[in-house]
Amino acid sequence: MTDAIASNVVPLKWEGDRASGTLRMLDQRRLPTEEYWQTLHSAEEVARGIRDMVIRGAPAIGIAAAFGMALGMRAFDGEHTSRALELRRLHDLLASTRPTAVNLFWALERCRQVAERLEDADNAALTDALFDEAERIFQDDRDNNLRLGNFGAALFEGPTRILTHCNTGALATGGYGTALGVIRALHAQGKLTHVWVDETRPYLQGARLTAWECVQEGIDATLITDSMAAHFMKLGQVDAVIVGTDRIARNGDVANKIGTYMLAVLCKHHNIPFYVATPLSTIDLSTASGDDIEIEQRDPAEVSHIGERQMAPEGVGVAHPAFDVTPANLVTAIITEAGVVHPPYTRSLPTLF
Ligand SMILES: CSC[C@H]1O[C@H](OP(=O)(O)O)[C@H](O)[C@@H]1O
Repeated sequence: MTDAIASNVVPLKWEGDRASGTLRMLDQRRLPTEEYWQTLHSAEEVARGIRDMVIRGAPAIGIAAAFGMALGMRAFDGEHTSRALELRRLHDLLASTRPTAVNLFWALERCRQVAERLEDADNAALTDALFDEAERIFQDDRDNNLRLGNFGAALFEGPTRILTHCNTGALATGGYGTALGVIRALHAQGKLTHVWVDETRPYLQGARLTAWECVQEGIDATLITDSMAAHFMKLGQVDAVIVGTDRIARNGDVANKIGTYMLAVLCKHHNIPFYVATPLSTIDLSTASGDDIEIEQRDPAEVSHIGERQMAPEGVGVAHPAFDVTPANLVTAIITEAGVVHPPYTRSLPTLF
């Protein structure tokens, strides 16, 4: 039995009371043809859901990890190990799932600080506080996206045609979205003419998820292959590119889905603005530059196969970096819930906090 999804899409939800309730995750691997909600009972199941991309998108991953910490603490009985060692185990279990999106580590640090503040509280009180923190991270992200959406929409005077990459919508966040949040705001304000949706090989977040969100919301969108972006820019049919991010370094370098750097170079060539939409939680001032961001290498089968269908011969080498880094000098502006900043980012990013 699958639940009907309300128009205000979210990637996960808590069901029941905190003592026995469960986390429900929309299995994004099955979209757009099947809306199936997984039921998760433990930190281990949450970790698997993140690693297997049942849930994906930097903010959504952070929210899921925070609920994973709360579920893990709920299960802790103190019989076989100390609370401190169990909290460290849970942290490391969830932190090992995916390396690039800083929100995962940002959310786990928020949970660590809760546990530190409640060092002398009993397990039940700590569990409750971790659930509070997970719900706060969830709601804050949604609220932030509404604000950043409006800041982004204000960059555009009239009707505009946006090209976007991957999925940065409600499915990747606590709701509403980052780059797709700006697109939603433009749509709501009557300033959106059209959206070009990059399919985003190999995982097809654009074709499967962004296109699905646009259809759900009645946003006029055209699905294109990643290799078509240059063609439509050359025809003068793209007014701006807006993408999300998984980590922005202190100098403004942007780690995002593979193929983003290619778009930024194309924008430079065609003199098209290249915007990055992000919550502050994805800006990592502790990382100096893009050179210091670990790029996740995923299973080659995600490239050599489409679903179960093998598209490449056995024996051929396969590369699968899941992200790339766009240098700050190709980024026109960074849109956040605290406002829009422009280069030099080493100076402008710290003003947001
Ligand atoms: C709003 S963050 C979305 C961000 O996450 C995606 O990566 P993945 O689908 O592998 O989790 C992609 O980089 C998006 O820009």
